[in-house]
Amino acid sequence: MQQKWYQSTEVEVDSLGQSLHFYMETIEVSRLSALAFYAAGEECYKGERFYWQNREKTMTLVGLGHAHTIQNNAQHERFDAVEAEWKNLTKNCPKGQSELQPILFGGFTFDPQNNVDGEWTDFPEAYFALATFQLVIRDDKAYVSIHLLTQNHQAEDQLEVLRKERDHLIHAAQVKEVKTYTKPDITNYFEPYKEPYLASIDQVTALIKQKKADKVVIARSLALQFKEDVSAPQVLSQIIHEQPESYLFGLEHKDLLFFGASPERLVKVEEGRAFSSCIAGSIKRGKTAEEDETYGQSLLNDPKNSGEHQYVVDMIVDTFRKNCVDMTVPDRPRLLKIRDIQHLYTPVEGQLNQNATILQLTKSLHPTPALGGVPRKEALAAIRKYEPMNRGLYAAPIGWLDAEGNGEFAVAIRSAALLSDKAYLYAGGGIVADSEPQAEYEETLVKFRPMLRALGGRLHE
Ligand SMILES: C=C(O[C@@H]1C=C(C(=O)O)C=C[C@H]1O)C(=O)O
Ligand SMILES: [Mg+2]
Repeated sequence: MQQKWYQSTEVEVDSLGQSLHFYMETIEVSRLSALAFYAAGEECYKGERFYWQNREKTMTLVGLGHAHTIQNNAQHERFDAVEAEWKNLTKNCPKGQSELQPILFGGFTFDPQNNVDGEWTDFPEAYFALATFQLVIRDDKAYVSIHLLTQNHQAEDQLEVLRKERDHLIHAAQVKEVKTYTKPDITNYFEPYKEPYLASIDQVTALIKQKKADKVVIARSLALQFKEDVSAPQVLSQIIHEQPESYLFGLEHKDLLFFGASPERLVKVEEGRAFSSCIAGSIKRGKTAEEDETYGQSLLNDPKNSGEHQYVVDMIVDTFRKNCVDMTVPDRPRLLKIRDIQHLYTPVEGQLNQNATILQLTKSLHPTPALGGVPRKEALAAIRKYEPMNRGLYAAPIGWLDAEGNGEFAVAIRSAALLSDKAYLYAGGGIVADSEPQAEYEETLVKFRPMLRALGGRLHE
């Protein structure tokens, strides 16, 4: 195996009164498919894996096994608690080259106050992992790191076992690279809350007309039953091939895989510069270039969709003003076209203030009016009242951060939870005073499409 040593470090960590040793070792690997590496962990690391690729496809991340997890069920403190624990764990880590950094990957659920039982019952409100085996692919270079946290200050034997396992995983990935996956077979398809959903749109528009809120994002789910168990690599391979313009993510927790292909950035921090995106307002793609252009123009000129969009811009710009200097925001939205849908899109960026961090920004931004509403408190109360489900990680922040404060979180829309032979897909839309139930219902059908296609289904295409 062609590999180049990069770095091997041992640092002391004080965790919950315990003194730990944090061992990190990184090698550069010549050629590796991220999905094949993920799939190589099928037997030993199922339930403890993650996959991430940014929209630009300049960074791919895979984690196999848990060297350490940071999780909690706190209502208000969950962002701060994750931040404090990660800072403590990494405070002695050497700074420098980004591909050598230990990475924390995970997500915060949409609403820790939601206690509706279902597929998310077991899932922590904040769930993050430092992988035992971390693959980072940047600029076509692949790096595999081993992470080990132990009380043992002579961990050479443990490390040797992990090195053998790492080499085995890399080898398996290089051999398996050509594998192709079939789509799952769906045996049953149902929309559990179609009628309550349609009714809720009328109830929410009534609320908005009474000036009790300006905008509320209402979502619903679609349930699928498969002929047999569906594997994580099987569905990830579909979205990798079908959704190249989106963030791609997969996060496993026990028997659940949450995965998706989202166009929406919540926040990215790179060397002190922060980026976000306002994405709200939607229309389908046209069947011809002319029809697509006509739809796009009508979206740009539509007052209902512009209203939905502006709430998001106002809130994100306001949050950036409090945390950044030197901001840039275009005056008018442009179109963001992805395979099934086009959106109104306004990018926002700025220079982060000294004390602002990616997790503090995530905490302030979530949920933006693209997924919650305006005012936030009233919108969340309406969601709790009218949505009979638990969103779990749907519409919530998912992503990574390193030890130096860089990182990126996407908004986990166009997503689904897979549990063995069942899947739940999620989609919603921004409800404003002039929303109509049937049109909103159809907008959710379009938003279900990416996950439905990946899972072997079709909807009015
Ligand atoms: C809520 C979703 O998407 C959000 C709502 C949109 C809208 O209502 O126009 C558009 C993009 C997203 O901000 C979803 O995809 O489930
Ligand atoms: Mg909409």
